[in-house]
Amino acid sequence: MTEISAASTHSLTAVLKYRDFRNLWIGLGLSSLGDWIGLLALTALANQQSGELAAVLGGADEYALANFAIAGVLLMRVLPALVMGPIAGWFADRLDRRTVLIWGDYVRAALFLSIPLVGSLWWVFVATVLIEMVSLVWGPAKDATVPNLVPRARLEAANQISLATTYGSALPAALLFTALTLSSQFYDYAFGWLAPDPVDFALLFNAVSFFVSGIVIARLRDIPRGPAGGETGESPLKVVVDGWKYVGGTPLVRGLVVGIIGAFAAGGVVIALARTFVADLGGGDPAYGVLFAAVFLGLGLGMWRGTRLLQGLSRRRLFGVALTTAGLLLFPLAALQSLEVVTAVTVLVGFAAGVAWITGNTMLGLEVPDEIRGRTFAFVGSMIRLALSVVLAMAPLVAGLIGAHSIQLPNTDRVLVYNGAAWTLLIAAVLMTVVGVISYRQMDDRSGVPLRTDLRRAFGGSPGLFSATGVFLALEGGEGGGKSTQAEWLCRWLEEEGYAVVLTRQPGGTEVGRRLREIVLSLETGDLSDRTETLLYAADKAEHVDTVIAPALARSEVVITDRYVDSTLAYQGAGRALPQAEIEKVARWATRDLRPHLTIVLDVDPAEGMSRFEGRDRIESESLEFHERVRQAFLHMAAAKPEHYVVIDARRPVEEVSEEIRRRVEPLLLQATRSGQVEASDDA
Ligand SMILES: Nc1ncnc2c1ncn2[C@@H]1O[C@H](COP(=O)(O)OP(=O)(O)O)[C@@H](O)[C@H]1O
Ligand SMILES: Cc1cn([C@H]2C[C@H](O)[C@@H](COP(=O)(O)OP(=O)(O)O)O2)c(=O)[nH]c1=O
Repeated sequence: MTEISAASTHSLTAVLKYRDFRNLWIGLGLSSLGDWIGLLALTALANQQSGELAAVLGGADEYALANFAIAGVLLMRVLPALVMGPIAGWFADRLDRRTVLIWGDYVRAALFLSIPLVGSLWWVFVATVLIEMVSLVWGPAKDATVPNLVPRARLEAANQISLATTYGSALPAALLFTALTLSSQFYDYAFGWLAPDPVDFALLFNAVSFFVSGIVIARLRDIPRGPAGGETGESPLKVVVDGWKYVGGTPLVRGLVVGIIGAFAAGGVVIALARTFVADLGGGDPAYGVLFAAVFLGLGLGMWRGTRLLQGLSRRRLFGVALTTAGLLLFPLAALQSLEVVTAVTVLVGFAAGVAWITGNTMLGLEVPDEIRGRTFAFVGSMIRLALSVVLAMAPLVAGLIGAHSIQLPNTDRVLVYNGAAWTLLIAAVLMTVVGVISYRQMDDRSGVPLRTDLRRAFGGSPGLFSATGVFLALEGGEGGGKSTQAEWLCRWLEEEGYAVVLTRQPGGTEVGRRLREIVLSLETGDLSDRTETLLYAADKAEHVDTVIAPALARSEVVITDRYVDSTLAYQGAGRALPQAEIEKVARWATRDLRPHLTIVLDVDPAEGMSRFEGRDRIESESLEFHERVRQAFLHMAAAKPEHYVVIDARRPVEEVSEEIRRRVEPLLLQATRSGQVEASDDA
């Protein structure tokens, strides 16, 4: 689940070829979109109409009322799933599935439409519960219908795409909400007579999306008649209690579950507080939509790319680091008083939470035995829902109880406003960071290795090993740049200077290497799989380093190799377009990450280089574009680490090139012994 591979992307698009499933999916997309916009609009509306609560909560100030009203809506939203599962199940068992799917959408459309018409906070609460109840019946009916619309083999892809659509629609929904609230402000400004309330506008849009979804689904032919029945009855509370019995036994799984829930809680806290928080920072409904979008953008990016970014880190460490990062990021979120900065930090919080979720989920999948995996995931799902419910409803409640506070800065007239939302975020920051650190400690599988080392490797790649004795030089570049020529000139010069020199090359610097060279370069070999080619070159390198290069460096000699690891990065990586990171791993492993002190890149235009000799081996027969990619790769690598590279224009006369090489090599020779010289120390 870490990443959607090419194969499963294919199966995802393939499943959409089934017309009926596609229509159901469009319906699902529309109603999910409506659902998310509904969440935003209803909380925004609660914020607007919170004054009505004053009748029951006389003493509370405006700020507290706004938070309580939002907490109320969120509570009404999550409560039905927790306590009314059986009632929803009862309906699902009796109502015709087709009727549920179609009328479920129409009824929700009508309920959303009724909210602005009634115009009371109390009706917002009631309608929210009703809408949620309908959704509780609608969802399982949809799930039960999918198997009738796609073949069995496509079921998993269909379920995946449904899940992705349900959550993935949060981001477009938030952006739409922002656009709707902004544009209605614009209407207001441009044509005062029309002046719809921005939130009403969003609710209207939302009602329409449910209505259209109903129409789309009504056009489906293959929805079977009869009730969906089945899995609706089980209450999440029961799943949670039962689940803990077997999950609680394993410390790793326990840590994972707590952590995954923590990740969701971090995102949930931001969402629950967003409306009053943006108001504290001077923003309105559009800013609310943007902040909401920021959470989901971050989550999505984190799930999609996060684990790639930190490939070198152990999963367990990555999980702990991501959680702690999410927690730490909540501190600046609480403290900083700029809407723009807060939005940017929110994306990062979402990102960290997304990484934690995806790594946690992957580990659960790997570490939980087959027999109980299904139940474990159901348990985790229910736990997440439960925790989210608690966080969503509690966070604004706490914020309301803390109330509004401002700090007058001494000797200035600046006032810092830190209201309940900011303080609640601060509390969440402390809790999350603690959860993160504990989970990191508990699950660390590399104790003894400082995190710093791991992080450096993950971010910048390993710095590599440089021999403390001898001098290791590599000549690199495209074909016909003069590598062999220059290697010989350099070798002769060094020997004249009295150094012991080993002149060697890749591929083919050893007996095994010569045979491998024959395979990879002979035209008789014909097509080789790119991976095979890479491994053959890697095998040549491993043998070469172990039997030729490392021993010579240990004897403090100068080693000149005609091509080395950079060639595989350039030819197999950029030329063949295999993933660079993977090639690098293979080549670094093969060479024990031993790196040249200096790499001399003889840079030449591929066409010119090729014109210098006749006859083409397997690699040389590749296209000019291939060789151009190779050339750029060498230049790129050299630019990234100038201290270990020199790039020389290979069009210059042989003597000039050779002269420049000598100038660069000379200062490095201190590490090499000259004949007649006594080694500085033999332990070196
Ligand atoms: N600086 C140079 N200018 C012109 N021709 C060169 C130069 N260096 C080498 N050559 C010629 O180019 C051809 C390829 O050189 P070689 O050293 O085998 O390159 P490589 O090992 O990079 O493929 C040889 O015929 C060589 O004499
Ligand atoms: C070392 C190495 C070479 N190669 C390619 C580059 C060259 O085309 C070929 C060997 O090149 P080279 O030694 O330059 O052969 P020549 O004697 O013809 O100049 O192998 C790779 O693709 N990957 C590698 O890791």
